[in-house]
Amino acid sequence: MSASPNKIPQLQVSQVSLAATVGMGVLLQDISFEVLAGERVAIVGPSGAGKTSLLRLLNRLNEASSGKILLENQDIRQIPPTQLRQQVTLVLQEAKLLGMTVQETISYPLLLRGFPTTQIKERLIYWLERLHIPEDWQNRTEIQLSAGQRQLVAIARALVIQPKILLLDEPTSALDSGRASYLIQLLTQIPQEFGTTILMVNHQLELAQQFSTKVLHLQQGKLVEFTPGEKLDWKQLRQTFIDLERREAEEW
Ligand SMILES: Nc1ncnc2c1ncn2[C@@H]1O[C@H](COP(=O)(O)OP(=O)(O)OP(=O)(O)O)[C@@H](O)[C@H]1O
Repeated sequence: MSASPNKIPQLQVSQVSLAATVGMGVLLQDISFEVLAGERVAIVGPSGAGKTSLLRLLNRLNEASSGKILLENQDIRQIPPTQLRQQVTLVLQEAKLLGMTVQETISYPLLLRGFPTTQIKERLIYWLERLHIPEDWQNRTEIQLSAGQRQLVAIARALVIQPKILLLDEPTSALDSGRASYLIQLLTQIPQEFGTTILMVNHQLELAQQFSTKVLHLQQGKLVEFTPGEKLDWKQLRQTFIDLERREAEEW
């Protein structure tokens, strides 16, 4: 999707910083970028770069120390967190099902919104199928699922309400390569089908490349670049990360 000069960005992040709450220092420093509706943004960077911290700011799990975040031109500090999180939904890496079965977990957000039972069932079946979640998982609880399976269920729980913006933290980290590749393929289609914008943190650069229309590259809390995926030198980026990891390993 290419940027149109007349289109107002759906998400505007302006000079946002986040101070550490434990110890000293800043986790994010002077970050600015804009995202259009329906874009697919891969957030990449070495461990500790601030990727998760950035996602947490976007749905107010943390508040920025300075700067401004606008959702459709409205400052997100003016939107009550529960209301914001229905529009900007975050799926954390360590997904929790809160003691519910898979079926209850995915249905719950729809129940809260007063959807009729038949529609809840329809949406449940639809997303189970789209995410290749077997029907026989429906009555399983958290401890009967692997980390990757829990993440898939948490993604279904987020998608069922069709949020404006879906924030995903390493959604493929606990999946085998077949499932990871299928999930990325699906996430690439969803913005076109539902208008959802997706921001996804991913360490696996080949998956980030396959997925993204834009790439947001963070290092040590700073924005290195925010650029269309096709303009990025992926080979160079891979090498940068390999070098950084090697240097870190030597320092340990
Ligand atoms: N509230 C906090 N106070 C102090 N330090 C924090 C706080 N939250 C996170 N950190 C530290 O800030 C750094 C950035 O964390 P963050 O989880 O955002 O990085 P990341 O890029 O997502 O890393 P990874 O790829 O390893 O998940 C890390 O070193 C983390 O330990």
